[in-house]
Amino acid sequence: MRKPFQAFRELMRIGFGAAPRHATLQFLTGIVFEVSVPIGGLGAKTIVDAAVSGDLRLGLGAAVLLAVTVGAALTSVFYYVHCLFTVQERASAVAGKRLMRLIGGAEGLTHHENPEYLDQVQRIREQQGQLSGMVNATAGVLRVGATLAVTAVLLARVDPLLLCLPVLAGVSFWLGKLSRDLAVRAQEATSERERLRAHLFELGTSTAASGELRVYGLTGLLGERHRQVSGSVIGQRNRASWRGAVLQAVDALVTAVGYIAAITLVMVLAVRGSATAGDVVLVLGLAAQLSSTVGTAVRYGTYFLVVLRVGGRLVWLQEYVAGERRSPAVPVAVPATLSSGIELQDVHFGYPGAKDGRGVLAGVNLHLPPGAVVALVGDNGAGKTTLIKLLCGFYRPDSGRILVDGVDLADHDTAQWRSRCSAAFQDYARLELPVLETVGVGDLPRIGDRAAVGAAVERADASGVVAGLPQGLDTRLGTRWDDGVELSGGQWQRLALGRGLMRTEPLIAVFDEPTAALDAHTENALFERFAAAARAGRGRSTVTLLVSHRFSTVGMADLIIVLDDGVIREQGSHRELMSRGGLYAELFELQSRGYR
Ligand SMILES: Nc1ncnc2c1ncn2[C@@H]1O[C@H](COP(=O)(O)OP(=O)(O)OP(=O)(O)O)[C@@H](O)[C@H]1O
Repeated sequence: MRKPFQAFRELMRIGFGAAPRHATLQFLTGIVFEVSVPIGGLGAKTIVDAAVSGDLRLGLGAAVLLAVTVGAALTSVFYYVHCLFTVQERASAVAGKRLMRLIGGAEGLTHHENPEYLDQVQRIREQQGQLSGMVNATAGVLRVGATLAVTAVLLARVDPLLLCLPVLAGVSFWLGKLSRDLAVRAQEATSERERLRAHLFELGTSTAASGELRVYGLTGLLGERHRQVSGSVIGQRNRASWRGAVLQAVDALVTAVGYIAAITLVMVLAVRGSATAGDVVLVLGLAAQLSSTVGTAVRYGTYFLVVLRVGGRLVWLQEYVAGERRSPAVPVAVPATLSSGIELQDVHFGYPGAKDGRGVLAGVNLHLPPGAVVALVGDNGAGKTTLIKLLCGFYRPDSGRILVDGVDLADHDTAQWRSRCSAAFQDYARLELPVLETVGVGDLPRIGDRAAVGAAVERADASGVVAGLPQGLDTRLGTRWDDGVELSGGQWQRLALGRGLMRTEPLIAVFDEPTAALDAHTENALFERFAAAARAGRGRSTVTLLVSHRFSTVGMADLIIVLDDGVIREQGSHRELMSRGGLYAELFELQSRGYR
């Protein structure tokens, strides 16, 4: 019970917080608009009775009441619609911002291995539009409730037996709900296949895959799979629609029987003199209106439940992210510079969702001296990127410790630690912003600082890329924008590298194959520059970590770590490792033979 209430409160807060005046007005105008229908019926009844009894004053008074009611209904419906759109738009912006903050705001990356998290996020993304709908759903339910209450009172005044009509309306509501539930269940049961269908369509029409589609002749295969999946989705949804149609037919029958019975009853009462002609008009109007009110009630009732369910996911996500926060309540301040460096003590780590339960790092002991240029080498899957992710605080070791100047990394505030890291990854993000910001986000306080961005671009050897763009640093990237420009893979990577070089005084600078799209020569020259800059700035004590598969690049590092299947096999300088004649020397020889 707590969860649905929390979800309701959270979504109402979003709606009322985003547009308080409009949300309040939506509630009020909705009720005025809806209740005006039975009140109008009362006006019509009074006019008829006045006409029959020859009471002109009463008739005119009722006519004025009717006119005022119609006027109020027309005015309120206008404001209702205006408020509805305003609340939805503003609440949607607030909910979108909240979602972005929640999904991007978890401290680590552990949640990406949690299937429940992934499932909830996938669904909440699909139903994001509903997060702004709670004010509308609640206003709808309330106004329909108010109409039903007024209608019941008016009917009971004619004859209590007529209260059977609202009861039949309840049956009709239930049948309508069953029919809608069938449709919703079919939607949910086919949602994964629907995603597959969308994916197949996207694959078959996307520019990115067009080359491979043609070379491998995949268009026919994808088209056939798309047809099969579509057939199965449409088939299941159609079957649900047919069953729903049968329920709706039963519903129509029940409504018709109720309507006829009510009219017969009021006619009998009128003939016997216990009801007036106005009562007959009133019951005719109210009974006819009831089925449409019930239809509205079913729609809003179902909508309310759907929105509540999405709200439940939002609450789940909020609690998950809050529970994920791992920084200590009273964190130790991150040092301004490193004096003893970074030390890994018997670090073990396995990804939380790993199917085989295998660890990736198995007892890593390592000392990264301040100011050192350190290279990480090893086969694919050896654990290099994993080690870097641990150093950036994306994951915590399962056991063992990472010490920064003797203080456990877990005792620092994660955000503060990250503000002293800089990183460039092979899987860089293509941020489709003006170049100034694409690079500048690497150091948010200086995002618009042209001199700082220019210097980072220069350090990444990307000045040529920027010079070739029509508006230099102000060029917008990405062809989906009017004046946007597309870059090559290598050009994107150079800008990402520039981003990683924005922070000038990090404690740790990580370069995880950020130059894989560049040729070996260019990579070598770039890393030489980074190493020279790092050495020149030894006073700043930054630990520079490079990951590369190219031994020609790795050789100039002060310390080379050879990782193999999650353990450190060797470490030392290029000369030391070569003279040892171990794994490094063997791999180096193999690669240089390839170049001969
Ligand atoms: N997010 C993840 N979830 C589960 N397992 C993962 C995840 N990322 C990596 N792994 C596994 O961890 C192991 C080490 O991966 P890692 O990316 O650290 O290797 P690497 O040395 O950087 O490899 P490469 O040279 O190919 O980049 C691999 O077996 C990989 O399958």
